[in-house]
Amino acid sequence: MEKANAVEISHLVKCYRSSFKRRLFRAVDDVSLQIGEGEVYGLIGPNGSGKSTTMKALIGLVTPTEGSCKVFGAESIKVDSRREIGFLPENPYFYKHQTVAETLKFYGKLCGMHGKELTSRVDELIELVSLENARNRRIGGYSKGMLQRVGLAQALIQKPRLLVLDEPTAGVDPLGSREIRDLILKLKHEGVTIFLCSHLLEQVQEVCDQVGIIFEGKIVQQGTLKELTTVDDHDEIILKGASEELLTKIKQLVQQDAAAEWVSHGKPKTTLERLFIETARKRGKSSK
Ligand SMILES: Nc1ncnc2c1ncn2[C@@H]1O[C@H](COP(=O)(O)OP(=O)(O)OP(=O)(O)O)[C@@H](O)[C@H]1O
Repeated sequence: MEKANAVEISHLVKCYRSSFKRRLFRAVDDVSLQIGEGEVYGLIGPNGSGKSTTMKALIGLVTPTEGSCKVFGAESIKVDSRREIGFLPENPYFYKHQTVAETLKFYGKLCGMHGKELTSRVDELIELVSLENARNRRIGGYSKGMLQRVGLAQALIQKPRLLVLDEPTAGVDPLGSREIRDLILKLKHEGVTIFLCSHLLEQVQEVCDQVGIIFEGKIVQQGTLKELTTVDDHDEIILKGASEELLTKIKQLVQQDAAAEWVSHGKPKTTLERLFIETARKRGKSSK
């Protein structure tokens, strides 16, 4: 049986008024994407391309001008759809005088949790995001990396089936980023569906099953990581135990063909980073 989609964004358009002349412009322009349950989808694009707006429409924080967003079949504009979602915003804000446990309790109560269930979930999450050593310190003294981990823990408080992460590693050093990446992979293995955007393309490549590239509100490329990073006009033959003699024979055969060219052994793959930069160059864009 086919798995149901966790996320369905269909012809989403979001218009805002520009600060210049108050003209309407399309921050998100006819975006459609689906994320299967348990998949990780990465949305990449330059600053101001519409990533956060797409995410906010999905979780019901902004109302679509046109189109629709569904989470596990429920329309995002309905409050009930949010029961299954955990969200890490781009710049999470926490009360500085609280500790991480107090903060997580606060968010848990907002989600209707209480008592022993809440206390044990808070302990579990503090351990999951490795903040046990800082659990009695005020959040005001936390580093950016620690704050992002509080943000992730907050997003996970009600054991969401869908996790929406807007720049989960923003401002975090490479080591901290790696820890967050490992956490995302752990959640993926537990079956959580993840929709994330990030400027760290290598990380996107490491954790995502599907990737969409967005420019000026439009998805310009989308597909599985394999589809996007495979070089189309090359073919790969994998041989086990081939002798030099056999390889020479194959090379000679290839040389007899006017169209074909022997390039190398192994499959050449592009990287997401190169794909992204090439797409940007083709469109003559730089970041805003
Ligand atoms: N509330 C708003 N009112 C007016 N314009 C907005 C609003 N929110 C976003 N925008 C504009 O919409 C466009 C898309 O913004 P969005 O935050 O979705 O981009 P982004 O891809 O997430 O960028 P970044 O990578 O910098 O976070 C930008 O031009 C932004 O200035």
